[in-house]
Amino acid sequence: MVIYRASDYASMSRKAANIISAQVIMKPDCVLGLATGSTPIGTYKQLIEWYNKGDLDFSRVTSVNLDEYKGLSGDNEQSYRYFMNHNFFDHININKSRTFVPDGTDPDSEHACARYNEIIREVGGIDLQLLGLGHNGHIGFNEPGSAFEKETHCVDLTERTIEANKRFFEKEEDVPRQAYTMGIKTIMQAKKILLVVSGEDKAEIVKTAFQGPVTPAVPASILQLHNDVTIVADEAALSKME
Ligand SMILES: N[C@@H]1[C@@H](O)[C@H](O)[C@@H](COP(=O)(O)O)O[C@@H]1O
Repeated sequence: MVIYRASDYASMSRKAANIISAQVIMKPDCVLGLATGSTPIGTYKQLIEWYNKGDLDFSRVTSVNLDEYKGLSGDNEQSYRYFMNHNFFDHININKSRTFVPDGTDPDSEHACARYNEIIREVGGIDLQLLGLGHNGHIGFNEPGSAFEKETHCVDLTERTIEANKRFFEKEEDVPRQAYTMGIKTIMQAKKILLVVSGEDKAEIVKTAFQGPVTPAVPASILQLHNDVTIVADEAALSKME
């Protein structure tokens, strides 16, 4: 596990964007596993800037996103499909039909998740998976207690996650209670993992996840066992690491 200490959010974003750019340059037809949340927004902005300068070409890239709220369609502004279009895909030359997000509109959880697993297999697996980190150690929407061996599945969101994500919704009742997420097994099968984390409010979980024991109680702790993980964090997020 490589931990890169960035001075602040902007520098964290640039470093993460550099790693993603390197992947796209080295393998133009790569499969990027992408993430939502506020942390990667700066990374996407930086990539868009370099794309606009002519330094990057996404035309042969495929993407698979980590998760989606169950019940939200892509035109719902709170959906993760909308987030990805708005924050990234609409601004680069990626072929939208090669960008995948679990289908939140499919009410049949088993079907939606099986289909998503099939898609990940069909595209040949993930070359580089970008991750954020939830305050309780969740990655994607794999909440504490998630079995490590799961592929894409439907989860009940914890109160803490609902609370953290309600800022994006008009009222708390609007936050969906369930989501489809890639499982830990799917994430661990990615060839490379890049986790971005910023802010003092994440310092405690960064320490627990990456210096504590590997346990399903802290889903991100499993990343200690992956052989190619880079954590790009700002000083504030690393402030409790020993
Ligand atoms: N499903 C997403 C996660 O993938 C993300 O990592 C987490 C942290 O988000 P933020 O970066 O906004 O703190 O939020 C959501 O729950």
